[in-house]
Amino acid sequence: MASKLRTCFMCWNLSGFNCVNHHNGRNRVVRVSFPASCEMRHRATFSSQHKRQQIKPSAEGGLRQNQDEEDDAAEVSLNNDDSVENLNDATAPLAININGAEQAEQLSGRQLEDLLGMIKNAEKNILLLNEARVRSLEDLEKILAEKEALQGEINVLETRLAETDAQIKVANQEKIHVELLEGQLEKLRNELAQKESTEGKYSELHDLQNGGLSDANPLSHNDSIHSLTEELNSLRAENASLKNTIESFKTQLSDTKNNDERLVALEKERSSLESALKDLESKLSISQDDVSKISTLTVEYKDLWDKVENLQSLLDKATKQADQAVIVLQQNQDLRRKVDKLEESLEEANIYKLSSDKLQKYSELMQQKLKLLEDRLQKTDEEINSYVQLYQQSVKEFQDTLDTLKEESKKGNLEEPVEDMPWEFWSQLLLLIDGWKLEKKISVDDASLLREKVWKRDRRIIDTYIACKKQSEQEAISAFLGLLSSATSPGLHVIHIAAEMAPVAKVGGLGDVVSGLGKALQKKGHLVEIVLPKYDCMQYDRVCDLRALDVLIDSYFDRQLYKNKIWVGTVEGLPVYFIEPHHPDKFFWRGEFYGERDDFRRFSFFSRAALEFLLRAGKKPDIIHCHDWQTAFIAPLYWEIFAPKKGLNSARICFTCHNFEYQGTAAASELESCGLESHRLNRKDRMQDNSSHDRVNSVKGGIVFSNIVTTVSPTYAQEVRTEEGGRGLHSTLSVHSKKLIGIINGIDTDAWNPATDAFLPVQYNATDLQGKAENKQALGRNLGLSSTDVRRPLVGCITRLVPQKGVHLIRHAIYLTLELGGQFVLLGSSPVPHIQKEFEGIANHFQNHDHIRLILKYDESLSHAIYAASDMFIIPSIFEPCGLTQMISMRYGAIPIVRKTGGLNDSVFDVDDDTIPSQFRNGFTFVNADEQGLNGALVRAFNLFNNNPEGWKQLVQKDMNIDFSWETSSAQYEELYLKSVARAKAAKGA
Ligand SMILES: Nc1ncnc2c1ncn2[C@@H]1O[C@H](COP(=O)(O)OP(=O)(O)O)[C@@H](O)[C@H]1O
Repeated sequence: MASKLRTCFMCWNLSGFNCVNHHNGRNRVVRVSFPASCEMRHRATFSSQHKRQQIKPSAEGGLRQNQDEEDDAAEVSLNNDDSVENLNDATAPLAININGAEQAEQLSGRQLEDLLGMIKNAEKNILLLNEARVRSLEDLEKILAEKEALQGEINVLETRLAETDAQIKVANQEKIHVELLEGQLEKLRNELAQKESTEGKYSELHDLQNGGLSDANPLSHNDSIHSLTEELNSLRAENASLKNTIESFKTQLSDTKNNDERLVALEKERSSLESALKDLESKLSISQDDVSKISTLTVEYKDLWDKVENLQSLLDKATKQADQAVIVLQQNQDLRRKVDKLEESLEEANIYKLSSDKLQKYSELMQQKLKLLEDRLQKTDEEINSYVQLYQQSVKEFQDTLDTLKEESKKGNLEEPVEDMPWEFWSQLLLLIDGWKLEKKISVDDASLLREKVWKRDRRIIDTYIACKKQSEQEAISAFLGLLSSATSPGLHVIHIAAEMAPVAKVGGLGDVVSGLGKALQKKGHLVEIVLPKYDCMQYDRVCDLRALDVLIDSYFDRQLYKNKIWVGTVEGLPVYFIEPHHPDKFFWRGEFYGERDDFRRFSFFSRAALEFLLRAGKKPDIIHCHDWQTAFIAPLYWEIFAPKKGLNSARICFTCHNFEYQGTAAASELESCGLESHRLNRKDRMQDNSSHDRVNSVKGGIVFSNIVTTVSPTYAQEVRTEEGGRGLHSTLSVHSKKLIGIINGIDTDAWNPATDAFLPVQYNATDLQGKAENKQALGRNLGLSSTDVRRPLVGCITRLVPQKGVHLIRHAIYLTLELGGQFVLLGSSPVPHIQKEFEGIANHFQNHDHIRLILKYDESLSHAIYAASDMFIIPSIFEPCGLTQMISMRYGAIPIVRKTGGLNDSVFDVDDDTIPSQFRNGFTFVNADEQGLNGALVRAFNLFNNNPEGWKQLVQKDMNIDFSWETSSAQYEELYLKSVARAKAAKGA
């Protein structure tokens, strides 16, 4: 399907795909306007990067963001350009010039007013924010005081409650006592009643016998009953009063509960006020940023204003002169009228001249008068001329100044490369031009000239893009072709052909290197492109504007041609070509990147198809850079087939082996599938595997056939030349040692930056480590670890679980960390079934453990959270070509504990090693790949952490400040490329 131009420059020709990340960090080009259909989408991103969040008090007294003013600001910028355009066009007659200048003045004035208004608004807003902040702080203080008072009350109530409890207990005991006494009393009453009935008869008898002295006993009984009744009554009264007390305590208790509830409500209110305060503070800082931006703008506009004022004064002068000229002109006209009248009179007089002497005299008089008047007229004319000349001179000066300004701005625009458009923009342009070329809408030569312009980030390209955004594709193509004039290459054209690229298709460090090195070379001014297989399991959401080209590329395999669909898109601002083979084996539809039984066929097919694509696309790269065994086939394919037989011969081949453990070997006959001749290549000095003579070795082919061979650290470059390190290729590497070099990898410091990392709950940096502690708490909460002791060190480990990584030492480190009182988090997964099973066992064992967690999967966002949360990071590798995790961990303030091997030896230096200058010491290292070795380093790390918190903090800050960017390493690659290209040129010339 033919591509169609759309009206939005970012969505142009990209039908059917979502626009992601179009307008990141640097698209400050306010001259770009968006079509209405896309305006919302782009302007949202646009304005989020140019936040002029003006917070204004709303009618309701709250604070609101002034979106209207933000939009106005964008409009002002657009109008400004228009006004400059009007001034530049000042070639029209006088009136138009004056209007143009007035317009310029009005517009610039309006802009300045707008700006001043904006500044004032921002200042007002800051004041308002500050006031709100002060008020919130006061409120907060009040609430805290109230809270303290309430707490005091609660304490009093609690003491009283305790007393009440005690009294209730006593009362209960008293009650039991009363009940007991009541029981006894009842008993006594019964006994008394019995005695009274039995003794009644006897008493009479007894009275009779004792002469009335028998009433002594009844009296004592009555006394005791009386006293008991009294005691009972007093107890009853006491009981009643106790009940009252209990009631009152109950009321107090419920009051206390109410207070508790109030306290909770107040707590909630306090926390909401705190979050509102935080919100306000962040808005305040945004406003302050905006104010500083606005003041820069103000300075720029003041400059412009000065120029406009200059022009204005020139114009004023000219206008005054013009006014004077007009007055003189009017006087002149009056005189002319008078002269005309006099002439008429003269004529009349002439008629009577002859008849009258008087008339004669009159006539002479008239003549004199006329002469006088003519002289005056002459003078006036001269005066007018001089005024007109002066005026013309002023206009010329005005015009010249405008021309110079116009010229200067044009020069500035054309000569400087445009720095303020996002990489996506340029990459999409490259892909657009490639699409035209592959779809045969433009010639190969024109395409490469246009691509060079894009490569140079030529402003005219943007102007053309904008100018023809509403035109048809054909018109746009013509406009673009119109741009072609002289074009010189500003740098190298480098094409990486690889099996991985972070973050879309990443298994390990290879993916990070392809994008990190690619971006660094792009920044240095080189044209960098990437060719990848189109895997079904890629992270498609990380590809920007993915689309299929309307073209199929034939590629040879198994003695026939297969079609390949070419997809294009940008990843991390780099242009990427994805190859989708139409092969019945569905090579890249396996749900996996590697580990398939036919990997040798899959990647030899891809290598061949990638070169077919470069050939068909007419690319003439300076360097083709292939990586690891999967694309090492490129080197023999290029020098055996494509350069000598097909004319794809502009390039030098660079091969980087990221790990000599994986060499890609197969029966020699399998080489035939991709067109390489096994009888030519299955030779000791070519691709024959050093340990099996009927097999070929892809990495060996890469070494033998490439112009440059690199590996990923200087120490590893030494190690691979030993029998053990080279995994059988040491002899080959010795033969080709002149082209072998070890360059340590960098890391992508934009993607790995704790100060901006969007995966982290809290961002932080070396000077503010509070955020790191918060990340540690957050990870602990997420993984369900105990958080009782925040000073417990957290040891992290993120790795592929393969023997190379020292899995037995990782396992040992888990138990040792537990013994030493730390916490351990492991993120990893294994392609080796028995290792995966073993770690699943450990993970299950510690499933709900307070201090250990194993997460056995690949998880990019969790990896960021672990780097940020860890205090220490363990890498006990048996061998490590470079390793990225030690650099990433240091950038996130997690101190590495590593075995001294390969790239770890080149990047981690022991804090206790006196042979290393102290400024380079940054971690803990051990030499022997055994438990004792690891113990020594881990115990030393725990000691420093526990016993010297200040020393530990300084180490963390030092590590976070180390520069692990690609800057230095990409410069080394650049130098290698340039030397190789120069040698090739010299050889051609000789
Ligand atoms: N399970 C995982 N989840 C997320 N990222 C991982 C995982 N395992 C490894 N990584 C990442 O892969 C990269 C490993 O690179 P490196 O240290 O060079 O080792 P290798 O390339 O040998 O795997 C790092 O970016 C690391 O964060």
